[in-house]
Amino acid sequence: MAVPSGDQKPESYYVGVDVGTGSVRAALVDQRGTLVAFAEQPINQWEPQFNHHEQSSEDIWAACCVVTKKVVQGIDLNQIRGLGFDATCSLVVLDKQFRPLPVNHEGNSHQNIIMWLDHRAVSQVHRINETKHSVLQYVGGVMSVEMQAPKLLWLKENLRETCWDKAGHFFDLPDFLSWKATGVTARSLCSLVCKWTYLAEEGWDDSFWKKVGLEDLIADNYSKIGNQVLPPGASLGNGLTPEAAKDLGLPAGIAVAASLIDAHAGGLGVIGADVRGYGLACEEQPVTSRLAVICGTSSCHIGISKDPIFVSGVWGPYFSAMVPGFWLNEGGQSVTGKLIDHMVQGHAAFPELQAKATARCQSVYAYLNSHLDLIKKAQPVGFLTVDLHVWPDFHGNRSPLADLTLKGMVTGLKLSQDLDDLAILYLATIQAIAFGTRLIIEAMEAAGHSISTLFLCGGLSKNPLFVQMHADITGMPVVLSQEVESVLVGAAILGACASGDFSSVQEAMARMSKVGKVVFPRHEDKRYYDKKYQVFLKLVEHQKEYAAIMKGD
Ligand SMILES: Nc1ncnc2c1ncn2[C@@H]1O[C@H](COP(=O)(O)OP(=O)(O)O)[C@@H](O)[C@H]1O
Ligand SMILES: O=C(CO)[C@H](O)[C@H](O)COP(=O)(O)O
Repeated sequence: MAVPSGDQKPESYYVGVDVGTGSVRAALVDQRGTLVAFAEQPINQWEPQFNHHEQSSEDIWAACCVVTKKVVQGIDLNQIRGLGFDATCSLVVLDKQFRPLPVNHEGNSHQNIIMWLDHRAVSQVHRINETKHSVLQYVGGVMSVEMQAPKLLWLKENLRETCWDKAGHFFDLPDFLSWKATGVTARSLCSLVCKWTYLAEEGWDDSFWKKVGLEDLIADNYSKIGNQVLPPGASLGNGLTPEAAKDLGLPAGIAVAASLIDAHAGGLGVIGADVRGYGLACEEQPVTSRLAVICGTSSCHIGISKDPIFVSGVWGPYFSAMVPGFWLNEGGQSVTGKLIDHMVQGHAAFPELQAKATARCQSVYAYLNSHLDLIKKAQPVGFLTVDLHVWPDFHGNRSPLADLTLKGMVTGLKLSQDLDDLAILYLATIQAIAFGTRLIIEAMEAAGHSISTLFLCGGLSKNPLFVQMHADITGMPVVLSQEVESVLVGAAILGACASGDFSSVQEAMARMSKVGKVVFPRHEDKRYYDKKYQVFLKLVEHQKEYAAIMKGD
């Protein structure tokens, strides 16, 4: 591996660690943003009750150690210059001695993380929103149940003795990881601004915490939730501690960066690429014309702007939370990859699909895509769903309707349960997710964004059908990065910035993110998708009517 010859300067590497919902990934990345090594390890999730989702910070750290050790095997450790973490925005709870505390009635302290998709704090978020406090204008006007304040209030109201009174530290998962690596409790501006109501310029607002009944967090200058805040990519303390270095198999003292939420790392990994030569409109436009869409368990739609843009139902505007000096808005769909998996795995023909995909050594998605190609005959594949329509909010609507009471809908069901039926339902689900993206883009544009190009990454961007449907349904070209694991490139960019090898995040982005492929929309299918979009909008309108009927006398 990478042995320099003669007086050639040895290559510098950065390690990126990405903690997603379902697994932890690590990569060894060079200065050009190329992944030299990659490793992945699944992580546990518990659902002790419906809508309660928990994880373990000890499990997650152990998985970080396994994958990091794997990616640096056989390399000269002196070439590693920096380490960056990103993670889902889940809430980690530790006591005053930094030991895990239970976030459940069972008192199981191993499960000390309330995951981002946990919807236990519905009553709490409702009361928080009723305050109409001014900080709410910076989260799209309505706080999401997936943010941290409602979860903290739930812990205070439900687990006072076993958790709340004993708690010494509440971390966003990305900040827990940087603390574990360095011993520094400083929080990233990204996590605090995006999920905790911290404002980049004004800091914490005491009146918010008092109004929502969490005034105890103000004590000791907010020591439990963070009183030192650093921009993503800033170098933390004295770098990697000897203990963490041993755990991770890295040299002690290497630079460790202030972290990012996973979606924002994806944004950093894709949005700055040089697009010259691909015939894209955004080549002549500012970077603000690019929308990063990070599609994993959930999808996040990140657009940046020079000035703050207030988009109702779309999170933000957040200042400097991803690219320094820029505001950002983040639209999202709470379940996308998880919804596709739910639809596919819950279908009667799933065992047959699994058997056939395994026999061909294919993923179930690749098998379904080729099956759709077979049954579509001469028509475009998307036309197979002319009478099958899906509303995708099986876990509520994050953006732009910001309504967690919304549910999923399917119309056009038949008595068949065969593989054709499963494949077409899978296609309709993918299309519904793409229509959701179109709705988010329209809301962002109506508020002042001007978007011309999508930059997709995350697990779902490996699915060519998902990518083509996003292009066709939004009418915009989709850029895919050279590195499929662009979220890890984002994490490595953080490590590179912390090492001092680049003078700014912008410089690292421009050098390390690269275009791989561009997928253009099939404009000839536009009329069909416009009609399906009309049906899509009717579905939610009708759902609201049904709810109103049932509420009436
Ligand atoms: N090879 C693949 N082809 C198509 N879809 C995939 C593939 N791998 C993963 N996915 C989809 O991506 C989702 C997971 O994406 P990922 O980015 O790994 O999630 P997370 O970061 O939330 O753990 C899965 O739910 C699945 O639907
Ligand atoms: O809220 C989010 C970002 O702000 C993400 O949805 C959350 O972090 C989960 O990410 P993923 O779907 O990649 O696991």
